[in-house]
Amino acid sequence: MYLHGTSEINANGHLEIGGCDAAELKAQFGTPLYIVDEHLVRERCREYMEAFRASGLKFQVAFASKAFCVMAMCRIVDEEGLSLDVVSEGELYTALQAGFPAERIHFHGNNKTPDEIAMALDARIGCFVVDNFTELHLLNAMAKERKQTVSVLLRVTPGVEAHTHEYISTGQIDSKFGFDIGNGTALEAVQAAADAEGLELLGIHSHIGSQIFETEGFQLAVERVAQFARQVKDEAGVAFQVVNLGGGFGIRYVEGDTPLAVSEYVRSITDAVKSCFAGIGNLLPEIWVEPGRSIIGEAGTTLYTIGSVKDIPGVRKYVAVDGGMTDNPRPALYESRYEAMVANRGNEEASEVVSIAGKCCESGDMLIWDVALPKVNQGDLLAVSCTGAYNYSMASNYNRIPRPAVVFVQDGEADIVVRRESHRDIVMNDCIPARLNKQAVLK
Ligand SMILES: Cc1ncc(COP(=O)(O)O)c(C=O)c1O
Ligand SMILES: N[C@@H](CCCC[NH3+])C(=O)O
Repeated sequence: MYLHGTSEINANGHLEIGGCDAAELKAQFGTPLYIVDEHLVRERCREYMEAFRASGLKFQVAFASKAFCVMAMCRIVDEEGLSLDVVSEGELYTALQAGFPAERIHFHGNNKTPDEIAMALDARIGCFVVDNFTELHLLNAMAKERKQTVSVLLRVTPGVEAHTHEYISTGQIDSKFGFDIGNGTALEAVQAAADAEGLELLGIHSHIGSQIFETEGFQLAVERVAQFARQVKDEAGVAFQVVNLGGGFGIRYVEGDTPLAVSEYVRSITDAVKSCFAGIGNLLPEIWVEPGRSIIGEAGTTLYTIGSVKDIPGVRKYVAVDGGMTDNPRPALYESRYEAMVANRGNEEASEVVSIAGKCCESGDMLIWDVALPKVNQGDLLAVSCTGAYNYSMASNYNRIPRPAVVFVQDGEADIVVRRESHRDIVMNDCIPARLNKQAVLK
């Protein structure tokens, strides 16, 4: 397993992250356990901020909280000076509860409900990223009723197909998100937003997909957006102050993944902006981005305890852990690949190829197909790397399995940031209607 950030094998042959021994973390917090390397998270935040500062452009880097939305993360993001992208009332609530400054919150989503909009208007968040005409009219009406003027970006689909899994690719024309540039809908939306009394149109937003390694897609998106900005200037007399290019910067999950350094992604975008926007009213827009995975993904490791082992001679050896698709649905959803190691025997050579199964009642509940490990026994610890993004945030209670705890580790200290869910937490919202309390009498 590739060791990201502060991860290393210590003198006991154990995986250690942020100076904390995996076996001790298990003893203290139990498994499955999400472990977050706080130092690495902060380092990634700083890489983004420094790369943008170096460009000389005005900018905002908003952490896409969908990747990992808990209050402690909102605090770190705030401390590092980033903004925050939320896509629901729940994410907005989490951010506000954490004391995140409302003016640096950007609200996304293709179906914001009136309640969600009201909550965000009450909080006076920084900006709405308007996704469609229904929202545009609803937001304008609600803002006018409250005598508020709301800053908005319009989300457009630039018609760029990112090279990634089709479920996480969003910039193509056939998408549920955004106004299409190609068929004229985006221009119509600009005119509608410019005419709307309750709205102040800051600019546009484009997001082409996720887990992208090449810079070409981003550069192409900048070109399309700049062409559109020119058209808008000429035909509607509107100049964009802000261009938000979304997130999507890839990370290294497994060998063969070839992400670029954060500074390279940023440079390719800022260079493209400088050259494509030159000449459009002499106005370089402010550039915003929304990285999620690339800030938190590599910083997360999930620690499991190995339980049953089923060897089918000549076919496959299944090694089951005490979690699975409930804490990491990505392999089942996107065929995502992960690396793993036996965390309590880090110096031992791999001696066999096994497949890691979860404990759900579902054949598709597999975490890793074919991984080389030393021979494992019941009670050994398995660490799966790169689980910081879209794991905790996409976890479920399938089979009524409680969600694991989350700890932040740094300089030998481990702090709980999400308590382990209990069975009681899960049944707490169940209700038994009074009629079911009576003995059923079968006639
Ligand atoms: C609009 C938008 N912004 C930002 C992100 C974050 O993407 P990533 O986690 O790949 O950086 C996403 C998710 O793909 C998104 O849909
Ligand atoms: N949830 C996806 C990516 C996020 C898509 C958001 N637009 C993943 O786990 O890879």
